[in-house]
Amino acid sequence: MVNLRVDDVSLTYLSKSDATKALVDIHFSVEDGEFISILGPSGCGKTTLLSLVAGILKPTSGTVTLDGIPTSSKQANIGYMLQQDYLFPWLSIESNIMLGQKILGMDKPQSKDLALSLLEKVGLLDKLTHYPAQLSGGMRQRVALVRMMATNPSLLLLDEPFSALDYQTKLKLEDLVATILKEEQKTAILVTHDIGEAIAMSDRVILLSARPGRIAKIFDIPKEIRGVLPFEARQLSSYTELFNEIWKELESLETNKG
Ligand SMILES: Nc1ncnc2c1ncn2[C@@H]1O[C@H](COP(=O)(O)OP(=O)(O)OP(=O)(O)O)[C@@H](O)[C@H]1O
Repeated sequence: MVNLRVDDVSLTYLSKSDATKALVDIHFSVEDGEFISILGPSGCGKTTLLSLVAGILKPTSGTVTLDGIPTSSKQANIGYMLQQDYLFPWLSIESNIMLGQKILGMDKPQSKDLALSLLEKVGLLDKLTHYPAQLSGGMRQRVALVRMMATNPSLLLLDEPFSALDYQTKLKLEDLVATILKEEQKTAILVTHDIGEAIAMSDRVILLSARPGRIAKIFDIPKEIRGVLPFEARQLSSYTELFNEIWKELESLETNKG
């Protein structure tokens, strides 16, 4: 069971000459199996927030705990997926997806079975002996998804994982990721610039204000949207209504930014 708590977190980046307030008083929790999206104006601290959750950064004040323990970058139960796939070009797809398991000493037959079953789910089992350069951008992101999930992390952090893809591939991948995350009952936090993606994929959307980022508003996604896959959700009238509402909020946050 995942229980992530972000309690009154602020973060200021310090250099010799400068102090940049990135986030102020961020407070929310994520329950087991929930899918949360973080939206906000450019530079408001979305990636900083994910880095704090991952334990890559330590808060200036406040705490981030996963199951009661402060998060740390050494935790194997947190998986990260980024805009770029960062597959190793000299390793086959098989070696790429097994790498995390190998590093964590999980290279047992049942772990390999998990990785292969995930690769089958994303439709790439026939690419096992291929190299990343032989795959399309969408295929490579599917491999990156498998690599992240092969170590069976309980919390997934997704930092704009679809933003470098063409629109059609992005929509297809959103459906695939939503399906797999639901099947595997994963808890996830997605950072995105795409309001539609946030609405269509999430249980809740957290909207941050312009820097320094504060929580401007939290939107609960209606049941009918959560009950269908992202592509289908985009056809619903409640989706359009919520899209317009969040659009207006974002516009006012951008305006207030000055
Ligand atoms: N290492 C750093 N040192 C100093 N300032 C930083 C550092 N990393 C980020 N910042 C600043 O902190 C603020 C938040 O950055 P962050 O990358 O988290 O925002 P973001 O919302 O993810 O941005 P974008 O939407 O453009 O991807 C920005 O003003 C950024 O310039």
